[in-house]
Amino acid sequence: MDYQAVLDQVAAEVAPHVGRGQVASYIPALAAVDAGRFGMALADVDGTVTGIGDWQTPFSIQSISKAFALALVLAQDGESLWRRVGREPSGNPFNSLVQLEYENGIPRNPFINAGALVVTDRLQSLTGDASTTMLDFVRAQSGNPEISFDPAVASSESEHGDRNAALAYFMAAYGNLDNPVPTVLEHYFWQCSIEMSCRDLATAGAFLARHGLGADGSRLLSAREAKRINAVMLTCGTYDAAGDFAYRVGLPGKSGVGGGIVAVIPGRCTLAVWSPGLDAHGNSVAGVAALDAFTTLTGWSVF
Ligand SMILES: NC(=O)CC[C@H](N)C(=O)O
Repeated sequence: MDYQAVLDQVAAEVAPHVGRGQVASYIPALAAVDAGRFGMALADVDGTVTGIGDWQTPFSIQSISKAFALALVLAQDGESLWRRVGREPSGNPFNSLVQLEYENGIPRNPFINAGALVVTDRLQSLTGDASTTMLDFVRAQSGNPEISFDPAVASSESEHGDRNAALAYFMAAYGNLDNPVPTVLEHYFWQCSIEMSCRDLATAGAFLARHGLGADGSRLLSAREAKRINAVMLTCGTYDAAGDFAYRVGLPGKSGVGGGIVAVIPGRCTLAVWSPGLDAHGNSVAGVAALDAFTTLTGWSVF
């Protein structure tokens, strides 16, 4: 397949959607980003990367970090993680508190904020430095040692992090965090602040298309674990819009409020798209449109 020609066509189809939606403003440092940006990259399982638009511009990965955190914990812990976090869609916004009380402090899934805080807590217990572990991981998988945290975004999140703090303290009250709440929050905010381009994200996420094999051919996850992460991405990766994302795109995907989305076509490639204008659920308007156009043009969805 001529990837460049396909991506060019996707960009042409998506152009009217670029700039639509709202840039996330509840984290003030994110509000300064230009809504008119658009980039997309495709990393083939053989390592070839193709891109269009702003595909080499770093942006805040935000909740896309939740997919890397889950992979890092599952690789070490296996199934025992699921005693502390579920794997069902929540049907609620990503930062919602309501289910936690009547579900005894066990978050619905690892891709809403509450669930990701539990995963970060576990990663912190396993490694002693959850956020640096993630940074090292994405640098190694993407082959880009320049990837770094954005301290301005991390501190902006921390200053406006009352909601995440509420989630974390509430789960701590149920005994579902092992580390002190401030430690868990700090590593969570730093993970979310990692800046990566579409090129970096597509290559760093390629192990999910390679059934768990890392960039150097070593095994990061069993094929079964990779299958499971992709399944949870399909059902929960775009929060309370996961049903609509499956309907339109038909791929496992993980979004972030920085406007990025990573989507996986198992056995073929990983896609990363970025455009900062978000819909009401916190997913990139042009990003979802681009992935919809891509799977429609290629016929490459899991359905
Ligand atoms: N959906 C997201 O990308 C949310 C991540 C963001 N850092 C938060 O905790 O609110």
